[in-house]
Amino acid sequence: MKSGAAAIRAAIIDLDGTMLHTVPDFELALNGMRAEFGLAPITQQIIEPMVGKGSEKLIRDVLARDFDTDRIDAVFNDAMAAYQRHYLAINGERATLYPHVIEGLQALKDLGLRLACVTNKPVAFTQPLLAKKGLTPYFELVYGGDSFPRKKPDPMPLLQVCRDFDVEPARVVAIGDSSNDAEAARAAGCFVLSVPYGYNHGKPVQSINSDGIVGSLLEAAELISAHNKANS
Ligand SMILES: O=C(O)COP(=O)(O)O
Ligand SMILES: [Mg+2]
Repeated sequence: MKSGAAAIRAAIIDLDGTMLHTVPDFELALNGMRAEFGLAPITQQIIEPMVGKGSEKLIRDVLARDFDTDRIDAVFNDAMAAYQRHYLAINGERATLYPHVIEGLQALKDLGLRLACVTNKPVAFTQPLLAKKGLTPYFELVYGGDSFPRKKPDPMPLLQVCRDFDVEPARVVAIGDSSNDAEAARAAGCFVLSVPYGYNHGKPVQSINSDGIVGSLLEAAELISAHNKANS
């Protein structure tokens, strides 16, 4: 991150691919939905690059493997309802925390940062999942893909967090696994750090327009601490 810039006061943290490896949950829910339409199961490998752009795009992409656009339009509402039913039934059962997530969140809090979780996951999936994984107490704010009219890569949810926290975007860092998070952060005027272990739509993490790649949220906290010392 640049020196000569403002100290960081808040962090906006992504969920899928950043804090939790959720593809195993997506596998159960999506294949539950597919079975209702007589479609064969698809693998985690196929699903992984599809995650991160919200439920509507995910359902369309998953159905597009077998159906043309007209058929997708015709079944979309039923498919979405089936997917939501399956997802809520298994939410968090197979998802796992990535290494050093809890330690990283604690370290960010210990630096005095305010924390928000901004995900493209529907908020009705997000709240119980954060609770089940012990993440709820770390976040003052949680916004999902359906919290606002526009989701990441639009800056709208990030700008709302800045307003809620009354912190300038230049003093906020977004931490995520994908170009989606980085584009939203750039458009909002926030810093952006990227983790390399998540789901960047099948592209290498190095292709993300980021201020730095960090191996974990704990490493992100160490980098932010150094940045704040250099810019205090
Ligand atoms: O698209 C989703 O469902 C979630 O994606 P995100 O948590 O990486 O924003
Ligand atoms: Mg993500």
